[in-house]
Amino acid sequence: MTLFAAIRLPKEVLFGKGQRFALPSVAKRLGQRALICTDERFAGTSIFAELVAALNAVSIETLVHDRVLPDVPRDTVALCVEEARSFAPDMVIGIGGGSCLDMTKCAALLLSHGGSLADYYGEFKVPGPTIPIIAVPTTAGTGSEVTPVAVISDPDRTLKVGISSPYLIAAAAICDPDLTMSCPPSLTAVAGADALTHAIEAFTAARRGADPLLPQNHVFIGKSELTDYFALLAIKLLGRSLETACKEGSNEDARADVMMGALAAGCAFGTAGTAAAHAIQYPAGALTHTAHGLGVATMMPYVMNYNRSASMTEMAEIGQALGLDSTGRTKQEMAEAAIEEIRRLFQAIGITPTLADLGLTADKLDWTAEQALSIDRLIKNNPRPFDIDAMKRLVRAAYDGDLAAAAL
Ligand SMILES: NC(=O)c1ccc[n+]([C@@H]2O[C@H](COP(=O)([O-])OP(=O)(O)OC[C@H]3O[C@@H](n4cnc5c(N)ncnc54)[C@H](O)[C@@H]3O)[C@@H](O)[C@H]2O)c1
Ligand SMILES: [Fe+2]
Repeated sequence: MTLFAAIRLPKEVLFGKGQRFALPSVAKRLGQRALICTDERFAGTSIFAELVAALNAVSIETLVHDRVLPDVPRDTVALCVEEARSFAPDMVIGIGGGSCLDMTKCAALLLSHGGSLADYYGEFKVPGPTIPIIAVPTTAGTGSEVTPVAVISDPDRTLKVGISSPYLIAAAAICDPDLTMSCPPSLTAVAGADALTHAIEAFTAARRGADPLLPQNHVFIGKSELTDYFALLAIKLLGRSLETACKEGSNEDARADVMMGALAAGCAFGTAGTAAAHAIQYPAGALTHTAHGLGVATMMPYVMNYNRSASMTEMAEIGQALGLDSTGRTKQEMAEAAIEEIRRLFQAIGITPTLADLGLTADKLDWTAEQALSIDRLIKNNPRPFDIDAMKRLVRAAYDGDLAAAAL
């Protein structure tokens, strides 16, 4: 069998305690005028003031946009770009959670190619390179620092929208776990569970190699040995340390594991993609106004049980990566144990166990299923196919909290 693989990553990924101090030297190689996108919370910290001063000290001029909002409302991007145009930045630095990093990608896109964001919704619509992006995450979750994706909310659309293009991959990612020490337990849990969901969905993804699902423009997307490596690394690190990071926020080793786990998960799903848990979160999140990470994590055990028959080998490997003992266990038993462990872990860190607890109402279950099924790129990447009845059964099972029914 011919081996096909691809992975797209930033040119430079720096990871470790204190690595934020490398920002000036990284930026110096990329340009001289930096637009910095962050939010009010981080802009008010002494860490931020120090970083801006350090950039200025190496003669990088800066313009700070400090009004990034969660989930990046569309019009806030236009405002940021309007303000920045006369400054003529030659790079954009994002410092903050996934929302700040996604704002940074969108600003770089519009500053480089003009138009409005809607011109680029979907996959592979960005026509060429943007001014360089430097991504400095302060949450450990989205993986946006290494992915080709930006997610925004558009008031004209019910569901959030994504822009995905290899041109949106940051030139450099700087991951300093110290920046996550201030995350409260709930944010640590929700972001970390999003990361674990990225890793699991990337590892069990349906698209692989020379697959008929490959888009016609020959950009390889899909799971491969390369993305599997990062996915399993992420599952191992998050499995062993996410609970500790949530319960002991000052534990530096756990914070580092979780941030490395989120980074590795981003390296995996940036090329392998995600699947049904993400597809169902889009409508469920739009209806319940709940955080992305919370919705995907609520769905994950049910989606795993639905997929178990199609991905038995992968689920058993996930069990091993989670550190479960495989002695005397069949592959099926290991796969079941992996699902149970994800359910236990998510419950232990306070993830809502059912769609009902997330706030979804029974009259919206069919609509949720229909919308989820319409997100083609995610549904086609799910290892077990769906028709509308199967999707409705899965959504119903997750609403009722009936894990066994999800497998039917
Ligand atoms: N681009 C991608 O590949 C990708 C992947 C998954 C999710 N997303 C998107 O990312 C967004 C979610 O990002 P997120 O989970 O990082 O949260 P976020 O960026 O939306 O931030 C949530 C809140 O956490 C606060 N916060 C951030 N860092 C903090 C810290 N160190 N200490 C205390 N508070 C802090 C922020 O100020 C904000 O109030 C969503 O819009 C989601 O759709 C993008
Ligand atoms: Fe996600």
